[in-house]
Amino acid sequence: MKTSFPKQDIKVLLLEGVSRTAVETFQRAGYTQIEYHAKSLPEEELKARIADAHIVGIRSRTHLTADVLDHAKRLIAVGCYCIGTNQVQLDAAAKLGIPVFNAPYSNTRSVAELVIAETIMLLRGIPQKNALCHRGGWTKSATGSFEARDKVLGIVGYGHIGTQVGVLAESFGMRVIFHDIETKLSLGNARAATSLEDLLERSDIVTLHVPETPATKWMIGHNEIAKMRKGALLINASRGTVVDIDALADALRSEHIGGAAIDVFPAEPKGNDDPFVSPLVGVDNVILTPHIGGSTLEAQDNIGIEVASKLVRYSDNGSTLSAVNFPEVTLPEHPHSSRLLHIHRNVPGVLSRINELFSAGNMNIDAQFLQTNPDVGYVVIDVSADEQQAAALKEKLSAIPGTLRTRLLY
Ligand SMILES: NC(=O)C1=CN([C@@H]2O[C@H](COP(=O)(O)OP(=O)(O)OC[C@H]3O[C@@H](n4cnc5c(N)ncnc54)[C@H](O)[C@@H]3O)[C@@H](O)[C@H]2O)C=CC1
Ligand SMILES: O=C(O)CCC(=O)C(=O)O
Repeated sequence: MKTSFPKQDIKVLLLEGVSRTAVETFQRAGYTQIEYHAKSLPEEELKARIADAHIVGIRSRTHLTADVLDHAKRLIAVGCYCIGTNQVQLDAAAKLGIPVFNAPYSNTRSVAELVIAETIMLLRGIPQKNALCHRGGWTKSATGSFEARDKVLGIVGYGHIGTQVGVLAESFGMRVIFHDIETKLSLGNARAATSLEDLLERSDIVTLHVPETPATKWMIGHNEIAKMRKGALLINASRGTVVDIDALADALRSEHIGGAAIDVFPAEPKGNDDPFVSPLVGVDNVILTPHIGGSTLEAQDNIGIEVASKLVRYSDNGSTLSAVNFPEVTLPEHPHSSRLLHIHRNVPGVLSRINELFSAGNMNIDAQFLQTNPDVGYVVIDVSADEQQAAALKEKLSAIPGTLRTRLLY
């Protein structure tokens, strides 16, 4: 479709080695200016590169703070090529009229499979046996080795990943309990624990699948670990801030915790060449992985397509379906109209000013779509107007008090 701002002039900045399927998706849609970086960028370089980007794609390492976003004067949308969006200051983006998209499902199976593998490895004491073999030792013994069958797996956060972990665990005979702040439908024979404390007290293995929120920050600390059974195992592939890592290190040293698998850390290296520092380094009964729970080729390829498609759709058509910080609008095409987007602070009077503008100009509105959230209003107006009229309307829309951003799509 012909757009009023040529697609060839839209600059797409892709960071952190997102899958090449993202690049292909943009190219197929007619976007040619794609700057691709295999790593995240240091903050000053990020600010410089983002200054003239219209679309930016990141993974979990790039922090788009209010300060960074302030440098992104042309930015129309952000794509997180992952599930977590805590690395973006979502409210700041919304206040600038920038929707943020993510991929809420594509890597969930990969995380669930890793957690299941780690469950078995930890139950068999493989990390410490493996470490000893590498040092020329030999511990052929059943002591401290257990089958997964009949063990209690406690899942904290019974969402997309937690439920899949539960279903897979039950398939080889584990008993599954879960804790969530929402009421959740139990899959299979899984049962809700009465509280987090109840789950910690009853589980042989605890696995964490919550998002990073103020409520999950340091959710598992000294007190919670003390409630876990002696020798219980802990898996964290959610966010590094969910577990107090020093408390975990203490519990591993005292052997209150029998082993752990940790994929996410309170501070993670910016890139593969940076050093990894953690109190868990060198602790044999801990599986340490570099935040790769969702890093399989299948997941990354699917994420590349999913997020790039959402960004293309927003850029070409204005649809914000599944944006995480923005009113969601799904839009049909009206190729014979001109399409104007108006993003504004959600304050009284803006919509009536918009409508006055169209009625004063005697313009025929073919369709109008409005969606709001407490902070932001998003109106899409399809109008029978020629190019000049549409450009003039855009100028007038921009002058309405409370306007955050306007775009003329076509
Ligand atoms: N290690 C990795 O590579 C990856 C890590 N993740 C992390 O895993 C997290 C979970 O992913 P999904 O299952 O897809 O998310 P989800 O949103 O489907 O599920 C999260 C669940 O946690 C629950 N929850 C939220 N706050 C809670 C609290 N305070 N206590 C108990 N439950 C709470 C929610 O109600 C929801 O059911 C993501 O937010 C992300 O941070 C996701 C993908 C890859
Ligand atoms: O693959 C990544 O960069 C991050 C994966 C992750 O943690 C997520 O999807 O939330």
